[in-house]
Amino acid sequence: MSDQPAHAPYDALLLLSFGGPEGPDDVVPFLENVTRGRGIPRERLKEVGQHYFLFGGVSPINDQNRALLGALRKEFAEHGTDLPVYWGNRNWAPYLTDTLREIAADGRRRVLTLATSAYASYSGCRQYRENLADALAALEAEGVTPPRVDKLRHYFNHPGFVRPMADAVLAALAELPEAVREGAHLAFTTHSIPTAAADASGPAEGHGDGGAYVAQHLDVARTIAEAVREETGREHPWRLVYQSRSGAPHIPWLEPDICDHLEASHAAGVPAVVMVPIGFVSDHMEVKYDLDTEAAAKAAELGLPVARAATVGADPRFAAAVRELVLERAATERGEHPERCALGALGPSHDLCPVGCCPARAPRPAAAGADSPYA
Ligand SMILES: CC1=C(CCC(=O)O)c2cc3nc(cc4[nH]c(cc5[nH]c(cc1n2)c(C)c5CCC(=O)O)c(CCC(=O)O)c4C)C(CCC(=O)O)=C3C
Ligand SMILES: [Fe+2]
Repeated sequence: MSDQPAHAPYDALLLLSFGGPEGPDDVVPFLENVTRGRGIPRERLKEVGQHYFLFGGVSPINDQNRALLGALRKEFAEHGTDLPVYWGNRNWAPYLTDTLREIAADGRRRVLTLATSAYASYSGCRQYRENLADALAALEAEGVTPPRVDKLRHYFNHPGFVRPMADAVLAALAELPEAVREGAHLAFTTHSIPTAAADASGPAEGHGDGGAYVAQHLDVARTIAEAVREETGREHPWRLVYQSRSGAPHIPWLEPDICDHLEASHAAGVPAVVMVPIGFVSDHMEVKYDLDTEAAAKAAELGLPVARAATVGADPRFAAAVRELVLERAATERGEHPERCALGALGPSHDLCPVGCCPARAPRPAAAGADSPYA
């Protein structure tokens, strides 16, 4: 027996998230950070700014990350996992570069990253890896020796992510008026992305149109729908739909949009719909505005009863899953062959994104993958 902790060789966990404004004065600079060099139409930016102002200029995402940090620290403490948890964002304070500088100053050398995005795709994976590479380069430019950084595998199909979502669907069904509950359909929603980005999301081989991004969401949706059927004894017809489209109108993005889907469902005589935001780890702005405000208004206009399932957020089962994933990856890095838990048909995702996984149009260095310029 060695006296290494179960999380060795890692000495830090980094919660890496999107970031969001914390007051009205933050909204415009935040949107500038998000959209730098991305060619998003001005009109769309004004509109998204309004979504934030409607909520006092405060994104819910930061408090949700604070809650998740708390849940992770509690989970680690309860199991004697003596691994410090840090938090850094891509687009707002605490900024990733500042957090990595602090990690280095604390003498941490081997960092495992938990990104608040559970699926493959450029926006959901490689872009986070590019931001890690940028932050590591910034530290090197300051003369700081950066720590080595890895990233946890995609956790969309981990039971600690799927089971809380299935329970959330059951809770949402229970919110519907009894007369329409049995006939309710499930609309699993995720962020729309350009179809080209979906097709290339990877590794794309072995998946049909929509690449790994769509395949992973379909797999989770099927698993959750099946868990709900087992619990209720009823088949609730389901479909994967999309939300929060941006970008220029002539570029194709994944469809149908949730609002169009609600309209079509109503026209087809569907009595009620449960919206299930499987694409999001917590109830952030896309959920609060695009579903709870916009789609809910559309449903009210149609007279279609809807309910919205909660996201995983800081559920203790998700925190436990993160601890499990950390210990799993640590064991793998030590050359062991741990059990790798996954539900559904796709099996556990890769630990290391292969070369060229989820490519961007303009290639840039990305850390924590097989094509990382960092060891
Ligand atoms: C796949 C995906 C996720 C899920 C994975 C993940 O969680 O990372 C996600 C999350 C988020 N997206 C967020 C906010 C925004 N996303 C934007 C723009 C875009 N998102 C895209 C994709 C995704 N986005 C894409 C393809 C664009 C177009 C431009 C580009 O290619 O970059 C814009 C610009 C305005 C607009 O175009 O809407 C904003 C403000 C917030 C914060 C919310 C809050 O404050 O609570 C979160 C968590
Ligand atoms: Fe986004």
